Amino acid sequence: MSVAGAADSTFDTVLVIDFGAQYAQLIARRVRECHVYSEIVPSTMPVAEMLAKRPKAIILSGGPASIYADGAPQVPEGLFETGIPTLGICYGFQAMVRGLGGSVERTGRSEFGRTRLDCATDTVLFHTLPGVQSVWMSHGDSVVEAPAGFRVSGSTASTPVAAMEDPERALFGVQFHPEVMHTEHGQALLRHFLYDGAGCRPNWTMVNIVEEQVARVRSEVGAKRVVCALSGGVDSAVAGALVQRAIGDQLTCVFVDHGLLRKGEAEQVEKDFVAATGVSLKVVDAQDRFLDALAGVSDPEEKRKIIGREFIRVFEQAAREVVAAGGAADEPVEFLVQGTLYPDVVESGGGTGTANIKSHHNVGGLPEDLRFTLVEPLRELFKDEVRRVGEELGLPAEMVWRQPFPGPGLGIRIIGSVTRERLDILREADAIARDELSRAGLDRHIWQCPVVLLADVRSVGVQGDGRTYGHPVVLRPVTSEDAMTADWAQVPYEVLGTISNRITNEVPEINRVTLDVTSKPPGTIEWE
Ligand SMILES: Nc1ncnc2c1ncn2[C@@H]1O[C@H](COP(=O)(O)OP(=O)(O)OP(=O)(O)O)[C@@H](O)[C@H]1O
Ligand SMILES: O=c1[nH]c(=O)c2[nH+]cn([C@@H]3O[C@H](COP(=O)(O)O)[C@@H](O)[C@H]3O)c2[nH]1
Ligand SMILES: NC(=O)CC[C@H](N)C(=O)O
Ligand SMILES: [Mg+2]
Repeated sequence: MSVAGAADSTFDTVLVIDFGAQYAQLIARRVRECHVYSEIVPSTMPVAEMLAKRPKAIILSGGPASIYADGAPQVPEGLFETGIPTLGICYGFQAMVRGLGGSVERTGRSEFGRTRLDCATDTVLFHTLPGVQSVWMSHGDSVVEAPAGFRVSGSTASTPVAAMEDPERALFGVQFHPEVMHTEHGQALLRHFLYDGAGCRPNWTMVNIVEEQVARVRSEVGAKRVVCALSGGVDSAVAGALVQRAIGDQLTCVFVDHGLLRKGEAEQVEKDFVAATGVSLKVVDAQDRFLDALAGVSDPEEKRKIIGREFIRVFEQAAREVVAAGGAADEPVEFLVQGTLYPDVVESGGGTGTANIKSHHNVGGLPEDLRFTLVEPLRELFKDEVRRVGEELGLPAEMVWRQPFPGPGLGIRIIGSVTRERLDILREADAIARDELSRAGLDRHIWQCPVVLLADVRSVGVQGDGRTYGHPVVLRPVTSEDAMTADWAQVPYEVLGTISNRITNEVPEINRVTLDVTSKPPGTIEWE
């Protein structure tokens, strides 16, 4: 999100200074949940540039380095002299301590995961909260001495200085991670810092995101034509609706039927999205193209790269047709809208120093010769935030609350190479699982339930007194808040029983149904 204009507007800005954290985006998102605008900046940004953004408060993130190591990132020169209220988290806490004359050491007493914190409740950060609480830790270094002027306000069995504050200077620090869901009172602590410690006003909402992005798209695109990659999923529906609000009929949406879709999907997009928005939609049948390109390929990353590339080739062709339809003298379409979200970016290795887990087709799977300028108004948001933006834009609830379905579709749910026959088998099994989960009223409880076909595995069965040698499928129902982490969903046994029965009865090639009971981490949601 751009912060252009934020300095003059009526909402406050909080800068999250990123030291290479796993959770920098999560911190920014938690701040937004407190209705305060937040933006991430690298720790190498000079203080003058930060000041130009007129931050009302600053949060120093965690990070993988040891603060006393050679070359470890430090707090930008002069930051503490600005008088801006600041909260240090984990590495950021250690950096604050070191920058102000306290000391940090490797004490040999690491803490990872759930930890008991004893805290003083007559403090800014912990007032109204219990004096003993459960917090999430992840550190090897510890503060052994707080800088002069600070009151130590929290400790654990292994870390005597686990929280500190100096309300006079509006400086605060915690060793644990208030931004993660597992820290019991993390969100309350952030609120206390923002409202009480830093005087931020809780007046920033999804309306601001919509207004800001609409203005940004307008100024970026001008009077030019734009195509939007529309899947019928939540993210592209919201991105498309947002861009439509900005530029109206300069927009054409393109839906690609790549042959990797679920049952009924193509029809649904044509019907629902056009009805809700009145947008102009182009449907491209590209089944042969994708299936030919995928023939014989079983490596997941290779599949993803092929799918990412073919998507773009289809959008290029569609864009040429849009131009041709508008008159031969028209210039080529420069902009492509995608419903990319932050988790797509971070898993593709696009965060600051983060690992590539899998190349999402719309980020890491894009071809190198991409000529479109991407317009991705949701790129820094998480799914549940996008849903709220969708509601704000007036999209129907069924659309906003749909379960996610990955762009590479059933192609990454066939373990082995992708063929038409295998797709047909999986499509049937998937439709049954979806049908029964909906019937059981579990759609909102479950984040999504991939059905995975183990196409290169066969097992022996007995059906109708005869031997079968069929394929297993795996049910992977998960619960999640934002797809960054997930847990296996505890679907009632009766529902699982019905799904298993129906799949083995109705899909002749499948003679075994199994259940995946792995959280993320260590598993990811999709198998490839
Ligand atoms: N079949 C498709 N046709 C056109 N664009 C697609 C298609 N599938 C995916 N995309 C593009 O890729 C982006 C990423 O896909 P992704 O599945 O993450 O998002 P989504 O489908 O919009 O939402 P959801 O996560 O709810 O499924 C989409 O937002 C869309 O821009
Ligand atoms: O559009 C997409 N393109 C992709 O390449 C892709 N890979 C995974 N997903 C979806 O992202 C979420 C997290 O999935 P994983 O735990 O498998 O990484 C889950 O919701 C997945 O369905 C994708 N969506
Ligand atoms: N999560 C963090 O920020 C860790 C900080 C530092 N690398 C430590 O181990 O203590
Ligand atoms: Mg999708």
